[in-house]
Amino acid sequence: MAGLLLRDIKKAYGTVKVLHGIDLDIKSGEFIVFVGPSGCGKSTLLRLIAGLEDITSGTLQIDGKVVNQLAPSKRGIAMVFQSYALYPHMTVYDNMAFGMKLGGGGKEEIDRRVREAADILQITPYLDRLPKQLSGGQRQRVAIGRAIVRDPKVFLFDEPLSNLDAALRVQTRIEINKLHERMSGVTMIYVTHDQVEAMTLADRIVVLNAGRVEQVGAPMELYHHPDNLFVAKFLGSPSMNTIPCVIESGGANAAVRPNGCEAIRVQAAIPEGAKGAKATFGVRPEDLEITTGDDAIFRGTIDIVEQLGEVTLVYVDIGTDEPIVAKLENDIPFAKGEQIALTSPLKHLQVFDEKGVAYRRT
Ligand SMILES: Nc1ncnc2c1ncn2[C@@H]1O[C@H](COP(=O)(O)OP(=O)(O)OP(=O)(O)O)[C@@H](O)[C@H]1O
Repeated sequence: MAGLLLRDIKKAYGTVKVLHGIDLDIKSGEFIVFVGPSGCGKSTLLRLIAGLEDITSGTLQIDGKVVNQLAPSKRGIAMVFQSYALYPHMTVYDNMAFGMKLGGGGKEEIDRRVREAADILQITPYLDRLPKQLSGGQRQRVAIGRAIVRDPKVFLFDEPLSNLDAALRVQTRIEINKLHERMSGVTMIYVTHDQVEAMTLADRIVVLNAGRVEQVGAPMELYHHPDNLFVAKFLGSPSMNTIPCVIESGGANAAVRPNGCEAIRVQAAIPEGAKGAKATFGVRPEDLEITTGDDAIFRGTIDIVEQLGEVTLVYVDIGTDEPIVAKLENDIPFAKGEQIALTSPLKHLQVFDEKGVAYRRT
């Protein structure tokens, strides 16, 4: 069992600054997921925790001890990579036993642990095979098994599912979820750029952007209450519709006027003094619905209709640069070129100030 404490962690490669001061408190047994766009520093942060890279400045504590200078093998950490990193000439059994053998574990103890991990991951039938005789999904399970055998306090995963096909990704994701339940008390830190993995696995998500933390929180909290425009746009697919707007009024009767639209009442804590200020109005595609009444917030022409099976995406040209996307039920009585009006319950409407900071909803 181990918690982690990161204080003002910075990382530079020569003159290139990659992490600009990361503060995080990770509780023992938590499942933390780092997400963010390509190049934001997710893998670098994971590698600093593992000890595979030196920390330029700041403090990293594991289990209450500063480990900045501690060798990776002494940190009680096991890491699972996207590339599996199995030894090709060793059997599955030997791949899993290797780390413990190096550490001088007894033969019986090693055998017990390898078989236990193989059982958890359902790879017992493959113990005598070589990695090349396994599918990608089975290889990744061996890589996870090898980490389990080491009995780590902290598990690090660097995009472990990205080499797998869609179906296997879902299956292995569910297995990792179960693994976390079974290994209660083991802290897991997981890097991905897949939102579904982040939303489904994480106790808390850390959203990174250009070497900084944008927000940390439970998946649904980040989804429904993003602190800023970056987090709002990053989580959700299709992305939140965002339109430049002007603040019509603040206080109890807060309202905004998105470009090209009529004024819309919002439940946001906009101060009275913000009247006239530029802002951004946001609403998620799934929070929009068709209306025939006078409560429309958007009116426009249907540009594209995409039927995805369980839902239909409708792209509506309302005269702004980007069309508005609505995620609607199937069998909508509209086709390309037709006029449509969309509304949304007040509670789903979001407003962000000029700097992209969210106004808290009232
Ligand atoms: N050894 C290195 N030397 C110089 N720059 C590096 C090195 N390793 C990483 N970087 C830079 O640091 C930044 C962060 O890289 P990192 O791999 O942590 O990003 P990431 O968020 O994991 O991206 P991705 O999702 O594409 O894997 C990138 O701009 C990258 O080019």
